[in-house]
Amino acid sequence: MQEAPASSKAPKRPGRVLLRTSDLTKSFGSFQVLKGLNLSVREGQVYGFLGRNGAGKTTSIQILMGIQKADRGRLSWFGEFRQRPGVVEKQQIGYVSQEQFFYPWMTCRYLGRFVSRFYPSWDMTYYSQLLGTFSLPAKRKVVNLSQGMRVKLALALALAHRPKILILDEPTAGLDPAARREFLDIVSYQADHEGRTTLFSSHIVEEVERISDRVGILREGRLCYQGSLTRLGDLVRQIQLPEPFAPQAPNRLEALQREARLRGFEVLQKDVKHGSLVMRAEPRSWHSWQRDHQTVESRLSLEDIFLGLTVERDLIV
Ligand SMILES: Nc1ncnc2c1ncn2[C@@H]1O[C@H](COP(=O)(O)OP(=O)(O)OP(=O)(O)O)[C@@H](O)[C@H]1O
Repeated sequence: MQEAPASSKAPKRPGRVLLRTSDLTKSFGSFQVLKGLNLSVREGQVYGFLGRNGAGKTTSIQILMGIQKADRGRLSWFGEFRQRPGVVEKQQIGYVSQEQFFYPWMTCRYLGRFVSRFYPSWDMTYYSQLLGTFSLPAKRKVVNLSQGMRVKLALALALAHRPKILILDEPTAGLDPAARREFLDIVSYQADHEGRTTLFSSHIVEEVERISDRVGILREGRLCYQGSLTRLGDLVRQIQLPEPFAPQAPNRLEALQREARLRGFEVLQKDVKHGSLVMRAEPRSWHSWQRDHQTVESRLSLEDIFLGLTVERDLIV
């Protein structure tokens, strides 16, 4: 196992809440995707919205953007409760969807002029600068751009009106590792140097770890964790029976699992072969556990924590 996932980012002072959802629910037919989503993003934060494929990230973001309607629940943008963001709110949001639909015959520069009509705060000089920074040829037509260039173009279009918040829906899907890294560096630069609040969704743990201050992990229609990466590393740990395993090790593991549950630990994974349990509890519960047991305890990588938190619950007996 890799060492603990301390975020590489220095902690920031939290600002006011720009975006909040309360108990959002959404079903498609009999399938309930969101079962009470409570999410909050504060000014200046880079919020990584993590979930496995099909967890409901795009559905959530589309509700935030007013593209889909929630069945129940409340949504607040910039401190005001709304059913969906209105024109004024949308003018303060930069949104990059999972797929980009641009008029293929427009050049990058022309597209900027076209989109500028929707945003009173559009800054054409800044847009031209962004095209330069992202190495996008202003005179090239969209049809002749690579996938990576299109995503960067979408980001330039989302940034040129200097939005209060950027919403990115799996923006790096379909990018190669170099393009992905370049894109994340741009988002990170925007956050650090322009104070740009950002919510971005992903199922790639490594990229969330790279740039986020705060994460929300979506499981079974709800956030099973929301907070800093450092705190997450404190909550979820692995315990291991001391080696060599005695023949009664499986029984001992069973007993530990039962006791952990009684003490309020959430058992996330059990590995009988290696004599280990992955569990979640508050730090004070971990302290008392350490006091009372001889088990070897280790921190996990964010990827292992993510897998532990999002695994199907009924796989653990
Ligand atoms: N319009 C729709 N009609 C029916 N089911 C839908 C619709 N949109 C989404 N779903 C279902 O809702 C679930 C969540 O989809 P969503 O696209 O929000 O997940 P996601 O977390 O963004 O997934 P991915 O990481 O694969 O993009 C999926 O099971 C999907 O099939």
